[in-house]
Amino acid sequence: MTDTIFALSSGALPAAIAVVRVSGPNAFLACERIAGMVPKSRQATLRTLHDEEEQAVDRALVLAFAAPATVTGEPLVEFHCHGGRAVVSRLLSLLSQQPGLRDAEPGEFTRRALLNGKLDLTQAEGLGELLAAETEWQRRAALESAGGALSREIEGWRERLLLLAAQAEAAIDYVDEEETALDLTDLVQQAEELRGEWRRRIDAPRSELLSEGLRIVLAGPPNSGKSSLFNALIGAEKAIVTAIPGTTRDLIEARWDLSGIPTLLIDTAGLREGTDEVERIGIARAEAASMGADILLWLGAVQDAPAHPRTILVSSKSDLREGTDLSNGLRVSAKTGDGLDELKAQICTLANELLPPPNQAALNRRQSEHLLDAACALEDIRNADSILIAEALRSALHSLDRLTGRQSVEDVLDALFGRFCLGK
Ligand SMILES: Nc1nc2c(ncn2[C@@H]2O[C@H](COP(=O)(O)OP(=O)(O)OP(=O)(O)O)[C@@H](O)[C@H]2O)c(=O)[nH]1
Repeated sequence: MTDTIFALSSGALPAAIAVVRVSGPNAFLACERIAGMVPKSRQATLRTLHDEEEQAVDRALVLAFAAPATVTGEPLVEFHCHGGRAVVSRLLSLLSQQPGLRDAEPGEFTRRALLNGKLDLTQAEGLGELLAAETEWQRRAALESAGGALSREIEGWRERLLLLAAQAEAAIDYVDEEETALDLTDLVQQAEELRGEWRRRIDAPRSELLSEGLRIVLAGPPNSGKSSLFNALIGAEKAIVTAIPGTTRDLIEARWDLSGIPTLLIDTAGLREGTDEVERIGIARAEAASMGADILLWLGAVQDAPAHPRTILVSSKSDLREGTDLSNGLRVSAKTGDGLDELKAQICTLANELLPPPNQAALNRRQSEHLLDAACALEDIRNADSILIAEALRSALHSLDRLTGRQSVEDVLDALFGRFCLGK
């Protein structure tokens, strides 16, 4: 029989309320032994929880959900108890003594939901992203995936593919019967339309851009004010600022929530002919970071700006009369804050072009790879016979099923749920 699992599903203790969830075949039995009864399904009921010697443990709201209409698809009980450490620890230890019960592993409730068909893999991945979301943009995009937007889109593709596969199989039967072969032109055209849709989806920005954050790199000559601007943008004195050229020697990174857009702001060593080995390594890293940037903020002379498609030219230290030798850059002062809002607005404009739209569930790397497999399977069907076409369609279907987890993907599940928190 499946184990019954339990865990604290709410946040850090102490808290006003703690929610302990129990899921599995013995959940109701455990509830009866601890709360004296199992409340009516979905009706919050105030009960005194007891230990095995009838000593009161806490007064708690108890909720029972009958299977299969539960998040995990199994009988589920929730104890909403007081969020004191001793209360929760006593309740968890009581649960561990109940027959067939054990501590849940990270993500195990969601894993069971997946195995019981309550959600598919793309929704589970969306849920993982939702739990990790730190900015507004991440939250909205993750909610789309978790809510099943991607699943519905894939289900639509799958239905179209199934229809085409059925037509291709029917065409094979005609061949068997040595009758006139069916005209497959229309079928091939529809399959190619599908492939075109997938290609566009594969080429669209990936969800990792959101989870990892856009890489915004500050680069320029020594003393141009990169570290000062870095500190001013993140609102903290993280990078060392001095009047000595060459102060910053290595990359300095900070997560920066820019009006809901997740970014990774990177300060770099000033670019010049390095004077010692450490500085030369720092400069090489700065150059590599500039090339790998999603957006580059260049604080040097216009003519020295690296060839990067999304560069914002910044004319720093605008408060100083002499300013810098730039004529075209956006005038910004880290000291007075002058121009910072305009700079943020310009970064937001570029970021909007790069990031997946917040109301669309973007594909992650794993999902893109499976969709690419599906698209590749339909690559050469234009002049193929019905048997090859049917085979290609089956193969594409298989890739879509791996995408949503219909096909067993144990390796993916272990990697995914290992990242979840306990009690989810
Ligand atoms: N007045 C004024 N001084 C600034 C401004 N930004 C930076 N400075 C000064 O310029 C000097 C260099 O600033 P940093 O921010 O360390 O410059 P950097 O480009 O990071 O320098 P390196 O680490 O050498 O690459 C410091 O003395 C800062 O106080 C500004 O907006 N206004």
